[in-house]
Amino acid sequence: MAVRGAGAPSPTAGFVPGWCSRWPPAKYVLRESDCPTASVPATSLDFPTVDLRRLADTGTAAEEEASKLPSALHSSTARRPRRSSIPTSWSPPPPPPAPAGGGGERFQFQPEGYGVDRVDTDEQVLDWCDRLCLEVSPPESRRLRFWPAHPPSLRRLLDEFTAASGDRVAAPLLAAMGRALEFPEDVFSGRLGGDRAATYARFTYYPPCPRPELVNGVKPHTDNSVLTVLLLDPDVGGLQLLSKRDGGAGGDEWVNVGGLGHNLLVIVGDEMEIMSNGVFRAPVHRVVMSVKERVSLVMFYLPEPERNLEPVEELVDEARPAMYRKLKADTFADGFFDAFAAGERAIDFLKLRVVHQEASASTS
Ligand SMILES: O=C(O)CCC(=O)C(=O)O
Ligand SMILES: [Fe+2]
Repeated sequence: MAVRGAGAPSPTAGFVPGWCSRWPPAKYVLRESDCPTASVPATSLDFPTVDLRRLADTGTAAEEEASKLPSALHSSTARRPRRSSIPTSWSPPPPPPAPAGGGGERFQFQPEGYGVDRVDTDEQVLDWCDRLCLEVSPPESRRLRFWPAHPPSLRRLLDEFTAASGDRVAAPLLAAMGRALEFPEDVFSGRLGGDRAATYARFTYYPPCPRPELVNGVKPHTDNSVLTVLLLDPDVGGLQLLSKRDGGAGGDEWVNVGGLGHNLLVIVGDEMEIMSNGVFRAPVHRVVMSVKERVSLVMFYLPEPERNLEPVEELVDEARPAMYRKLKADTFADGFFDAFAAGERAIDFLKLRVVHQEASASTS
């Protein structure tokens, strides 16, 4: 049944010393080919660190910081179509299959509160984590029944962190990304719905795992966000990005994200990939487990749910046609959960990519 956490054991609940030290519960055990160790051994990636105070400055200091942005956002290659092309026809994707065990009716997935993965099928392999997800902005959208009463300082601290991360990290970065493309700085932020734009906070607890090589902390995915701001455990690594080896010539490889200390990591989400018409790409990432426990706090910045999500017109012209189709942000969010449960990228699951044929080929 597609209700958050229904029928799904949680790794914390299942972690019984003695019993679990022999084997993780079968619901979490990956097929051999999907085990993190079955992929190329992960190397580490050096991240450029952007100083947000300098970025918010004027003049050369800000320009120097802004020049680090594309690589800092894992999108060093702006892959724009080079020749004039025309879109092929598109039929809307079929509705996703009804969840297993349901009577055919669709469930509205509620991402907030404590829980684990949404479970759609008996075969679905679960991620080795427990989460607490809360919509923190806009304030009138907060569903306080999901906010834990303990510790009592949580609400104040989350308020402070929400304000700081939004005003001092996400907003200046969005502005700098607009400027980096030589557009007005509100080219992206101006389309998110102003005060109605949504922010979700997700706390994830990864319990220690007796056989970390057999499970995913979080399966490979891209984020349902414009930008994601991550506060990671400074002592326990595990986050990996899928990166192009040798500038794309050598295929993909998993690289470790490490050495951030108390710096925040910012990554681009699917919605920025769509809005920027593929100039900024959402990186595929995952969390691999270790025998140590780990925590993270991740802030997802999204448009107002009623907004249309589409490439901004400044980045679309005949030489660079729209690479993604328009849809409402909340339709994308619903599709995202369907895609996540199926282990697919929402952009592909929802068939949002426009396949362009070269104009020269079609006119010859
Ligand atoms: O915990 C982490 O390091 C990353 C979690 C993540 O990718 C997510 O919540 O989308
Ligand atoms: Fe993520």
